[in-house]
Amino acid sequence: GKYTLTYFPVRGRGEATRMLLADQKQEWTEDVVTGEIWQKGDLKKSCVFGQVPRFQDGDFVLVQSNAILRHLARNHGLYGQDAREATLLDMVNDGVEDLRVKYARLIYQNYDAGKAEYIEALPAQLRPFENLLAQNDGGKGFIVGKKISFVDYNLLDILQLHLVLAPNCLDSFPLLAAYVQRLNARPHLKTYLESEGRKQRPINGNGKQ
Ligand SMILES: N[C@@H](CCC(=O)N[C@@H](CS(=O)(=O)O)C(=O)NCC(=O)O)C(=O)O
Repeated sequence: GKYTLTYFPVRGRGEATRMLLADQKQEWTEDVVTGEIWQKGDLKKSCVFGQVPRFQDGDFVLVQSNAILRHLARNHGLYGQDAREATLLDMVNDGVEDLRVKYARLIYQNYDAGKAEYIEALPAQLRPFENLLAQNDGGKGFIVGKKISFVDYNLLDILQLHLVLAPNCLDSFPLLAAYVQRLNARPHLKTYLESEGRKQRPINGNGKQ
């Protein structure tokens, strides 16, 4: 097929793309990068910034997880209804990215010593997303505008990750809790979430979650 995702066998920075593709009824090939393959060095040298995920759309090859999401958003009508919504989506996606970086730092650099403190500080990190939902049609739909966008898949991923890290983290955020349930129940996404591919993939590369 036309789409190939080259990445480690983890959710990580590939999962929002996987959920977008699944929900949009798109097929893709998983080009699984094992540690052994990565250590060889050839693939790393071939990537613009020496990192994965890498995405191939036919003969078009790109890296950077957020650029991959935006590329798919442009091509599948997932970038809002107008320029203003597109700008708001960029703003919110940058907020998701900020939280993802903090999460990755905890997981890969400070898990045992930092987990309790991270979870204690988590409500303040999630509150902005609850507020954004509250300001958009009472929070009954998507994070921006009236249709699903690439940011919904990225935000859903980071919320799913935090529900594993801290199962009660959405207890004081009813709109976010309902948002996760609602998106998880979307038929094509639900099928993916129940798939072996999804269930077999560890969340992160070091066994911590
Ligand atoms: N900004 C990049 C970061 C990519 C990145 O950090 N990739 C890591 C793996 S992960 O953090 O996404 O899990 C990597 O290739 N690490 C291997 C290496 O740097 O040699 C993106 O968003 O795609």
